[in-house]
Amino acid sequence: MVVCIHDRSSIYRVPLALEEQRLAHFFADRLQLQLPDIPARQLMWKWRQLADRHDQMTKEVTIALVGKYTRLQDSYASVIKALQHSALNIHYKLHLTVIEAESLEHQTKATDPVKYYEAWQSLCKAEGVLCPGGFGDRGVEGKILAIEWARINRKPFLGVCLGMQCAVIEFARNVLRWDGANSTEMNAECAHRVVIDMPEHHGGDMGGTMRVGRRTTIFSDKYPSELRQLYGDVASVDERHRHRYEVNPEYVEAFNEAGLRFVGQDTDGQRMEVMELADHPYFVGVQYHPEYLSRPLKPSPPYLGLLLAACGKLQSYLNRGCRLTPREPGSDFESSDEEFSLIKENVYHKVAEN
Ligand SMILES: NC(=O)CC[C@H](N)C(=O)O
Repeated sequence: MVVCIHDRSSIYRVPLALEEQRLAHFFADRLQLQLPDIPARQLMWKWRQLADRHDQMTKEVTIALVGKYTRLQDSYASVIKALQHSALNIHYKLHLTVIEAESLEHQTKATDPVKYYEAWQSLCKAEGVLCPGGFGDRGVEGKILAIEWARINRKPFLGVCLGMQCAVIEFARNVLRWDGANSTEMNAECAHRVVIDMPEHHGGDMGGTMRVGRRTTIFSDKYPSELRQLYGDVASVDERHRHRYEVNPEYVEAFNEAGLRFVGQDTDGQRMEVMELADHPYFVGVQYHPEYLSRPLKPSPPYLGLLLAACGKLQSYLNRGCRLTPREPGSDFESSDEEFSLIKENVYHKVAEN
């Protein structure tokens, strides 16, 4: 059998092209798979809608990704895909600006002012800011500056893993005025150890020093949470992890009282998994990596929240019980009613797959 796939308008057209050539049927026959419905018609229908939507997007939303492995864009492949899935589901084309965190730091102003001002200009132009995961101290101060800017200027922000840890450090230094607050990953001797090693980090000589894999986060009833609403107002979510450090539980109450609220914990209530800043359009940090479970038809809720907030649509989406607006004259979302329920159904409420 010869399968021909000519260039398509997007990658989302490839499964449709394969299906036109009945590839699934071919394999089902050859391998004698007793599959009842190939391919699942509902799924193909949803997929076609997605591909059509991709070709019809006219509006753009700009998100700044403030990272440190920016020369190797593949390092952030899953983060970028998760942003694209969310943008696609709300009918916006993603315009991604990748900013090298170190370029935002004060010393770059002296050594390479062009780079410094260009980086700041890119950040200021963005409608939302994403700080992804990472390891080691290079670029951390630049990330903290970007987060401070997003907090003060009320720009939607999502911090993932190290990104959340940096948001905690920023808040400790600039709001709580704890000079020298840091993570022990960056400075083990710092004055306020707001992010500390977890016991797993010292697992002996056998390796396996990270807390990894799918784990449950329980939402607390103590504070309202936009992220919880985005997940469908569930009591808990399962997401994947990959870290060695955690928010120091000793300081949690001080953060909560000052408005940086830890709204999700692990099953023992000890590890901080989700933080949200009260009185901000969207300022969310997650210790886990929600991008790993984002899918084109099931955008990850923390990413979807960032994109909706960046487009100024988050509040109306939440007020509608996590639905996009129905078609009305002047509506920003050009969707049919069928599509709204589809999007709602698709958004990841509770993770059902690995
Ligand atoms: N994946 C990450 O972002 C890890 C964050 C941090 N370096 C830690 O180990 O906890």
